[in-house]
Amino acid sequence: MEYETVELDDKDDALVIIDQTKLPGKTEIIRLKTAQEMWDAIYLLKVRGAPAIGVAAAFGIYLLAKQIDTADYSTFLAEFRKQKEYLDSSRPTAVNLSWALKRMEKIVTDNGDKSVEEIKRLLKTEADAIKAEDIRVCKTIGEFGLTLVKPGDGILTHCNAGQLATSKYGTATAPIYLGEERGYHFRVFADETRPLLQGARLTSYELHSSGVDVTLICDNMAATVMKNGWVDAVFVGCDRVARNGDTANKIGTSSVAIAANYYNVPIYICAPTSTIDMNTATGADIHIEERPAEEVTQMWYRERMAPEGVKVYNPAFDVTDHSLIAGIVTEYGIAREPYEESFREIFARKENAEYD
Ligand SMILES: CSC[C@@H](O)[C@@H](O)C(=O)COP(=O)(O)O
Repeated sequence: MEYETVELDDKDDALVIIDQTKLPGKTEIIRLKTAQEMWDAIYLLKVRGAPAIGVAAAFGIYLLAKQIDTADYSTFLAEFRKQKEYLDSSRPTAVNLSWALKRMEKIVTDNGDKSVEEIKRLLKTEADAIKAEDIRVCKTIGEFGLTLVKPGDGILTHCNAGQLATSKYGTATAPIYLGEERGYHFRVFADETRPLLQGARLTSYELHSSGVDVTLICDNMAATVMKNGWVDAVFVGCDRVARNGDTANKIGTSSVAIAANYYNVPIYICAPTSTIDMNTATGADIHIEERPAEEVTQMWYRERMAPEGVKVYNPAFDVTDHSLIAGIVTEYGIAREPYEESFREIFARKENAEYD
């Protein structure tokens, strides 16, 4: 892709993103400067996908911190926390948002002995590191994911866990992009992903423009392509993984997982360790965002598709039970049942790597 999903323009004090609600028809780059603009961009899905939201929030809070006009540490910290809470309230399910904001807050609280100017410089370094890590992490997830498939395989994916959802490579698409570079020539099926069509508008767009063999299907066709024997593996991203491996991802993922299990197709969740929330015990503890009815009844279509005033239920995510998941692919290896134990090993590997 020609543009980056999320960028910082430090000279112009702007968070620069592609407005993903306009894709694939129009590539519109927008510049966000105020807390309200950043909050709206996340809530309205102009920037979306768990890792991309985290990177946007890190750059966003840095820019908002830069605007705090005081040399007094306590005043700075109080205002920083206010802005952080505000950005954190934009979407509840993707843990990367609060993860990135907490990481930025730690820079402020760990450096209370430094000047406010110095803390602002450290915040910029941390936000840059969060983005650079995201790129490295996605690439490594791609390498591990690639060990689970073979050349020519059929891969099904749901929603968009691609480049547009991260800083580069994507998570669920990382094995596909790396495989493509190495001549694996996968056949990819992209679920359109109602109601907001991230699969149709974003995944099929980014894979098709990268030369990947991608076929767009409606969500209710996933079981059929599996029954036809066209799918060897399912790769999806996630917004939050609970300690027991239950996984929240875009609504419809659990139906894909149930069909995949029925047809003996393994489903793999691609999850940066930043998306694994060891403080959440099970999927029942994950807050599932509910969004406006209009997204179901009329958005993206010229005509209304449902009667005025009809009742609508519009949860943005669902939870796939850990028992349906064949493996959770992280940047420190592939976690398997029992997930809690496996995650502890993965986090220990991460800690050792950081220590080395
Ligand atoms: C690597 S992105 C992982 C998930 O965030 C993705 O699969 C997803 O569900 C995105 O939902 P969205 O509502 O478009 O932000």
